[in-house]
Amino acid sequence: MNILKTLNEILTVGLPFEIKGSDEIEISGITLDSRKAVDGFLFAAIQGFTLDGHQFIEKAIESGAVAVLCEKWPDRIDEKVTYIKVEDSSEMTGRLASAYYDYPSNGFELVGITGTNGKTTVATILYRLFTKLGYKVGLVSTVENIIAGKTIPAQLTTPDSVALNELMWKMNEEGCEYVFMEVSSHAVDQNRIAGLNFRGGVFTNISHDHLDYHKTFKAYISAKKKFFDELKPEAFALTNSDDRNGEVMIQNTKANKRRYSLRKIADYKSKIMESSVEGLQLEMNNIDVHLKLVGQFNAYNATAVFGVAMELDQDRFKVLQILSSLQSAEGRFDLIKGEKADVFAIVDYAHTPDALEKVLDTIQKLKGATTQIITVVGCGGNRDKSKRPKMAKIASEKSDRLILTSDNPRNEDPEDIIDDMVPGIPQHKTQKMIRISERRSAIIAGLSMAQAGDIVLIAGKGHEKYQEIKGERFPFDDKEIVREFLGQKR
Ligand SMILES: CC(=O)N[C@H]1[C@@H](OP(=O)(O)OP(=O)(O)OC[C@H]2O[C@@H](n3ccc(=O)[nH]c3=O)[C@H](O)[C@@H]2O)O[C@H](CO)[C@@H](O)[C@@H]1O[C@H](C)C(=O)N[C@@H](C)C(=O)N[C@H](CCC(=O)O)C(=O)O
Ligand SMILES: Nc1ncnc2c1ncn2[C@@H]1O[C@H](COP(=O)(O)OP(=O)(O)OP(=O)(O)O)[C@@H](O)[C@H]1O
Ligand SMILES: N[C@H](CCC[C@H](N)C(=O)O)C(=O)O
Ligand SMILES: [Mg+2]
Repeated sequence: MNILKTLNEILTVGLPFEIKGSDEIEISGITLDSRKAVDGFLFAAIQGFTLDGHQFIEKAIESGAVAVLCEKWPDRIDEKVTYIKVEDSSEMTGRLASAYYDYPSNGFELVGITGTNGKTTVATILYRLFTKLGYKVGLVSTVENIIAGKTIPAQLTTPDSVALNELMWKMNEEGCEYVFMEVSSHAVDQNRIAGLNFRGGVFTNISHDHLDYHKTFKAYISAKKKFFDELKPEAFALTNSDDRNGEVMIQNTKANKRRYSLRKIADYKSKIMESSVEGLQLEMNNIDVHLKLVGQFNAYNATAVFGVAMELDQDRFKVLQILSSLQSAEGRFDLIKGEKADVFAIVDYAHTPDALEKVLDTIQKLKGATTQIITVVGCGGNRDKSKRPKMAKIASEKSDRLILTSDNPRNEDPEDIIDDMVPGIPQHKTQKMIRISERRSAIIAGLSMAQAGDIVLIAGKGHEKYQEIKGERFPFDDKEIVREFLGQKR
């Protein structure tokens, strides 16, 4: 694909700018990384988290960039290059990327899902539901990006604005009618979604995570709220009104406010009639529905999905009929039981205190009287350290045995990460805990400890097929290890 556009064709995005050089030059691509700049590209210099993109302007030009977007004029001006100066280059990059790719989000109904937990689950179920309703659908998620059935591996939950608009351009080319995407707080903060045209937004919940990045819980809330503040009046803003911050999220939105709940009067209201390891029996807006999804948190996720489908004018009976046949996303309460083995393993992506609590509460409610819960969990390296003791506390209080291990250590020493977790464990629970930093050994130890009927929760990595150690991703799959072990036992 080689789209050619002149600068003046795409500079019409309504943001003020100053220009040095001709706006009639043609560009053949946009990048915010000088290492990806090639002949004919526009290089957007962005002040990042660790580096300042402005220091790579020369490098980008050497690689062939013909235009530069910046927030300050560089010391050396190259006569052959056009420079565009703006106040916020990351926001302008989003807008220019949208214009360059022909405003792809205008071509379909785009719904964004934000919240600490549940984004992947809600977006994935919406993707599957709308596909079964007969539409061509796109998905942008942590696990994978999908264009009408074709999967493209995902690197981030929400890609950068250029990658995102390119992905959406392809979705348009494939004729997608609906696109469901996760909107991470990082994405809002870094303007990765600037310029996108959302038909609606969903808020699932907010709890402790990413404080390494946002610093305070208030700043984390503000990042999520900004997504709703910027929705257009014709859009819908669907919030979880049982969440303490559910109303705050939609307080200043111009969009149509909608609410879902399990406890309060709401536009979309569910009541749990029965809950088991097989699924949920719900009354959703007074209609009975059986779901294959497990646990109260999935009653919330399913109600959000129902709400979105109704806002998008789908037939409620068809929606509920299909919803009742759908499984959760990969690595979300993924139950594995060997054919003859009598031990249950649950692989789950719980990597926040709230998710771990919800998953363990669900397991506690579903377990038999003599069932022991054995939890294997670690915390990611180079990520929010303050969640480490909290996760250890919850795991120790809600499990019978606890194995502390590694998640993705990244550039940290796995033993140091476990050291940060341990202080969260109350004194009287410490004898139930052991430390095995090598994750494979920890999983096998957990499964070996289990007696007939016990449940082993393996938390934190869910669908991930790698373990990231010192900048390298080594193949690693929690589910595969469990399957191998349960197979051996048979
Ligand atoms: C903390 C964070 O979000 N970092 C993102 C951010 O990087 P950064 O600000 O550190 O970039 P930087 O290294 O300071 O560089 C500044 C600028 O100079 C450019 N540069 C840099 C070097 C060079 O040689 N040439 C060059 O042009 C960079 O491309 C960048 O534009 O901007 C980069 C470009 O868009 C992202 O790739 C990068 O994501 C990193 C890889 C990451 O791990 N992000 C995670 C934390 C993340 O975004 N997670 C969220 C939420 C997950 C969830 O809860 O679901 C997600 O959406 O995935
Ligand atoms: N509605 C919910 N409320 C609380 N916990 C949830 C909810 N839905 C899922 N979870 C838990 O959180 C974990 C992550 O769920 P999911 O992947 O859907 O969230 P996410 O918001 O996409 O996470 P991430 O930001 O890391 O991509 C699940 O494995 C489950 O343990
Ligand atoms: N999107 C989340 C994923 C965390 C997954 C967990 N396995 C870890 O590595 O900490 C993040 O980047 O913080
Ligand atoms: Mg996700």
